[in-house]
Amino acid sequence: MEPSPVAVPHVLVLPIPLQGHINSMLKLSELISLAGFHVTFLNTEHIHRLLLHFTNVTSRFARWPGFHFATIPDGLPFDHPRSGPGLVELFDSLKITSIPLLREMLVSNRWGSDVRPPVTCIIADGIMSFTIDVARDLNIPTIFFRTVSACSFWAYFCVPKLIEAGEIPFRDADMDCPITCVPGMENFLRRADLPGSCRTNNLGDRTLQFLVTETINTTRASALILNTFEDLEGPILCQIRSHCPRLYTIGPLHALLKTQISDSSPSVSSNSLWEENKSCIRWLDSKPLRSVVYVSFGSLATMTRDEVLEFWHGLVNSGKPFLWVIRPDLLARKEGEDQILTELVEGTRERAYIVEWAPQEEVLAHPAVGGFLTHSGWNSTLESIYAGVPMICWPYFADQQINSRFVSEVWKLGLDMKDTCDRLKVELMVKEVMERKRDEMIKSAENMAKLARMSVGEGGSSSCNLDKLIQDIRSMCVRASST
Ligand SMILES: O=c1ccn([C@@H]2O[C@H](COP(=O)(O)OP(=O)(O)O[C@H]3O[C@H](CO)[C@@H](O)[C@H](O)[C@H]3O)[C@@H](O)[C@H]2O)c(=O)[nH]1
Ligand SMILES: C[C@H]1CC[C@@H]2C(C(=O)O)=CO[C@@H](O)[C@@H]21
Repeated sequence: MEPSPVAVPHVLVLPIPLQGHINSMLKLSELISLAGFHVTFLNTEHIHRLLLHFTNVTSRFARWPGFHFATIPDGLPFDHPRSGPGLVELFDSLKITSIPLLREMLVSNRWGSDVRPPVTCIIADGIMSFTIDVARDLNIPTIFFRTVSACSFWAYFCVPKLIEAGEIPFRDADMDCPITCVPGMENFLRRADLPGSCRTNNLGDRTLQFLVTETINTTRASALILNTFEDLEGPILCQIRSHCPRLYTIGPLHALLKTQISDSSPSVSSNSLWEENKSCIRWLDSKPLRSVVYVSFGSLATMTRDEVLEFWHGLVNSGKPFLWVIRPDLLARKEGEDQILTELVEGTRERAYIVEWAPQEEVLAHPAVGGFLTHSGWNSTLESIYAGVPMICWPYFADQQINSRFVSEVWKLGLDMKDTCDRLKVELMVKEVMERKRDEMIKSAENMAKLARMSVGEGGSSSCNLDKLIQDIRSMCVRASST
């Protein structure tokens, strides 16, 4: 039988309700909308409220006639802290509240209408494998978008092998001990570099179990999307492809979007869940070329008062001007600590600029920025790579521990200060990146930035892979209409 005429695909996008994930999922959604597809982006009510408040998503996405936001509750009160230890409660609540609702909405064709076909494909966050079971009953293919690096994905994938070989749990406290059972990483991976959740004596640990199971479940998805590029993680991608052959690398996604949509400058394309304080750009304008250290630990990391102070003193003692993002919930607050921070800020007004949230892509692209003290979240890492800014890495959890190892040992794009937080070390590393090793760091950062630009340019690997992904989604639509 001839397949029915090609209908326009309808993609349901399911992000994990966290800043780093929403950001890249929205960028992917814009790219898919550009192909003329119907897209339903399912937000939790909490995230949607923040997006409406702090960004121009409504007007920005209005230019895509096929794009719609939909919402679903996450089951938590609005003021629940959804970062740090509060994350586990978020995941538990999503499971109880949102999954059954999603099933119900799909079964009742909630997002289809006279002018919108039923959902023909789901793009779900790669740690939402329950989607596959929900979708399979309805004959809808599911593509996973895992928003982390290929190297961290591959390390999670190899955890069963590491357990079998006795490399996890660690037998003693030596965190420098080499890890030998992750193919492709034999020469540089240490215990300290494995994803944070591997640091447990309990193999039944919920987080470890969850992340490993979700990673292995990726083999059940129709395809896998990663926000990376072939020149950055080629050898690791090769390993992953032997298990997940339909793998689309389309990163750096923020840059690919910019090349495809010419008016998508950072200032108009924010997906921030906090208010961006743009005054820091004026402050940067007053600083010399590559003189400023930009400091940000992403959207989820929390710090103790002592850690904040060590970073503060280290930065001040380095003698370099710095721009620091101190989110309102960065510090696990106790009485009197706000006051201490205010005093610190007052004491160094000349050289330090503090904001609660920055327009990060714009900051990294600013000529005054010479180094990035980062938690090594994957979006920040890619944004830094694309901007050609060397990094000082202080990983907090999850994929960040392995990202920072790749930054320092494999790509030579910065230094890794993981597991230490001491003012002398901070000062030393800042001076290394900004002075002593400045030229070699800038050289390798510029080389990698060039490769990143090529990958998203015409004929580049990420650009071509996006075209293939679009074709794949189209063909799923033909299959759906012919069954
Ligand atoms: O002041 C700021 C600080 C950050 N950002 C943006 O926020 C995003 C932060 O993402 P990321 O660097 O990935 O950090 P997290 O928010 O911590 O991201 C979570 O999600 C990532 C993707 O899955 C993981 O790699 C991280 O480990 C995980 O913590 C980036 O796009 C930044 O540009 C801003 O716009 N302004
Ligand atoms: C809540 C975090 C645990 C792991 C998730 C993740 C992933 O491996 O996909 C990366 O960073 C976080 O945002 C998620």
